[in-house]
Amino acid sequence: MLAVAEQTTLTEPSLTVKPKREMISVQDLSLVFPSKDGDVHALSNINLSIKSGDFISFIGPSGCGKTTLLRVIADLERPTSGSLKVNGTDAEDARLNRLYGYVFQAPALLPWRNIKQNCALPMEISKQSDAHKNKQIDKYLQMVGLQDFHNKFPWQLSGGMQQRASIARALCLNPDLLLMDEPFGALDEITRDHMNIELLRIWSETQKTVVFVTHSIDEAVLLSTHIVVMSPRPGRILKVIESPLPRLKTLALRDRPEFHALASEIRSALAHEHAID
Ligand SMILES: Nc1ncnc2c1ncn2[C@@H]1O[C@H](COP(=O)(O)OP(=O)(O)OP(=O)(O)O)[C@@H](O)[C@H]1O
Repeated sequence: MLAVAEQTTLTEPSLTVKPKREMISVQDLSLVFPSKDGDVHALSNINLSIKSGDFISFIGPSGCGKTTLLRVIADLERPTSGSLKVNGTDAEDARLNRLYGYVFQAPALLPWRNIKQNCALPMEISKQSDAHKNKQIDKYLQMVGLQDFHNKFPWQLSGGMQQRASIARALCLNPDLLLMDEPFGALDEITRDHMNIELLRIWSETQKTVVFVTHSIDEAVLLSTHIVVMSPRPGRILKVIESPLPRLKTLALRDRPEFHALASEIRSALAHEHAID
């Protein structure tokens, strides 16, 4: 019986995955922040290709440029040199066309708006009809399991529920791309486990592309199809590891040797860099 249970954990469920296209293409990209103490080389010679439908994690020590790279993709920072395409257009067009949703480390919900009104905000800015707004909010609050909390205010919800609301808000414009900057970093371990599984479910239901920043090797292994290992001084990509694990994973997978082997590969890539630092 055990063998069967183990086998099901590692067998890919019958998902219909859309044909892939290049969602993000980064070429020879560098970013230098000028500062009074000297230039900060936040990103150096980054080359990266992310395909649609993939789940990519950026992992690396503090200061290696994970957030900066995510912000460059979102057109919240401009590179000093190099090029970047998001869904075939430049990052500014992608931002103006609301191609992505951005989830911050803190939920960043407006305290004077209830959950439904918070989710409505991006659609109000893009002047969508009330009927469309209501449809989207109902759909995505249901998806994140907050349908019964739409009239609550952020302070009436737990940290995990607030973060789920911020994910629903990001999904409401139905972007092809979800950019997530350590969204579960502030949550306790049990809530984080739950949120990881919920995110995998939402990702597989919506077939969006997710780019996810994390400090946690286990979180990167549990979620990702590809793990981008980064190093600081200057921030660069050390290795891109394609996960051999199934796309839809379970928490039980963390006890499997395949999970440990992948975690160990990431750890070695990070440790190798420190050894030569
Ligand atoms: N606006 C800015 N001005 C100057 N330096 C900056 C700015 N933003 C980031 N940096 C610097 O760029 C480098 C990369 O920062 P970044 O926040 O991208 O790293 P990170 O890997 O996301 O770190 P953490 O894991 O701690 O969040 C750091 O040395 C940081 O101090």
